[in-house]
Amino acid sequence: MSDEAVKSKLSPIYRYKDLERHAQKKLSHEVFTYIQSGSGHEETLRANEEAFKKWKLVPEFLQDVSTRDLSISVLGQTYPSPFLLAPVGHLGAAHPEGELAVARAARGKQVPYVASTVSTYTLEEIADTLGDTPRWFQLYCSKDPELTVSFLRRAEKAGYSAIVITIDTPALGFREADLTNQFFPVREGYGSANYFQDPVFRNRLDVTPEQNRAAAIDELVNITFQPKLTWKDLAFLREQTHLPIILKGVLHPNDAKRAIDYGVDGVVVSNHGGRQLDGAIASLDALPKVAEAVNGRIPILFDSGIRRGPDVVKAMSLGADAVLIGRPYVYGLAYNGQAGVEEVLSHLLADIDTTLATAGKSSIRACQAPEFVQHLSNS
Ligand SMILES: Cc1cc2nc3c(=O)[nH]c(=O)nc-3n(C[C@H](O)[C@H](O)[C@H](O)COP(=O)(O)O)c2cc1C
Ligand SMILES: CCCCCCC(=O)C(=O)O
Repeated sequence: MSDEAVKSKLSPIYRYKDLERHAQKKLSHEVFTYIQSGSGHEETLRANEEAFKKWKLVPEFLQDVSTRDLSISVLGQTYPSPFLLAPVGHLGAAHPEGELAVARAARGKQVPYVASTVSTYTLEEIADTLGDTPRWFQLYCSKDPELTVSFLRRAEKAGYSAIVITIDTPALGFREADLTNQFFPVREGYGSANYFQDPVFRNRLDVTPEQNRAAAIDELVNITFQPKLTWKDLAFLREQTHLPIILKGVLHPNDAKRAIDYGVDGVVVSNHGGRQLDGAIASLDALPKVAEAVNGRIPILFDSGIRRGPDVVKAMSLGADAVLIGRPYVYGLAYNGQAGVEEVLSHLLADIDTTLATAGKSSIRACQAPEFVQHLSNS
């Protein structure tokens, strides 16, 4: 039987746990663990999903829900899907076609894609594959400001329409599972493309990455995170690009207020899927106070723990204008490449659509109402 025939015989996967299990079967122990795990004791990883169970939707019926609109508006753009694909690095570890397979799936469904700095393919290759699909670029501000500016210029040239600066990584989280496995994907060759192709990065090296790959990776690891980064550097970055800047990793309402003071265009309420500060507040629990602090002045995006349609709707009703998903699409990729990602996206879109119908809402925007959710402690 041909590969295509085998693929077409796979039964559809609806449950997140099944998706995770199928992905696990396809991956080495180290790669699966890298994707699935969180930092430390994984308190925050677990809290992210638990938080959704503490909020209950309160539907109102006898509304006309015969047509339902899933589109959202963020930063002056209308997107057909209320979720975006979160930046996830090293996707070549999950599937040989990595980010390109994800980009093809995103293009088919017109789901916006946020490309990671540490992608396996270059930001230009991802952009070419995405065609006219909306795309944002996630930036790790490195220790070398010239390299950071070079990434910005390349992203602008490749048609990315926003820059997502991840602020929750002054250092990589203490990831006990990866440390135990001694697994670091960039050392396996999965997240270096943007660096190795970059003239500024190449200039920092004594010999080219082609001549001494190990030394080039050491340099990448050494400079990727900048623990000295402060709000003042943000003012510099603001001057460097005309693109909207979105800060990813906001959990404290004070950071949301500072973001606005520094001219930032949006925030992502996120704890990096429980991979950074273990013991950090669940993303969903942080959302209401951030929304109160922002008070509609800039868009709020949300991620960490979204697994199904009602999760999307709960986050939107607590103040998000859009959400991002991480692990679900990565498992789809691992399990069945582009088709696996397409399957995950189709099922999530269908679940959101059904959630609207069964909640008496004709649009996702109508879900942005605090009275639509109730915390268990108030019931
Ligand atoms: C394997 C993996 C790699 C990630 N790489 C990045 C990255 O390169 N940049 C970034 O800002 N966030 C990264 N994240 C975090 C995601 O953008 C997102 O915040 C998180 O996955 C959301 O949680 P969820 O997986 O529960 O949906 C990564 C997450 C995973 C699972
Ligand atoms: C030096 C490269 C580190 C990449 C970290 C990618 C990431 O954010 C993750 O959560 O994993």
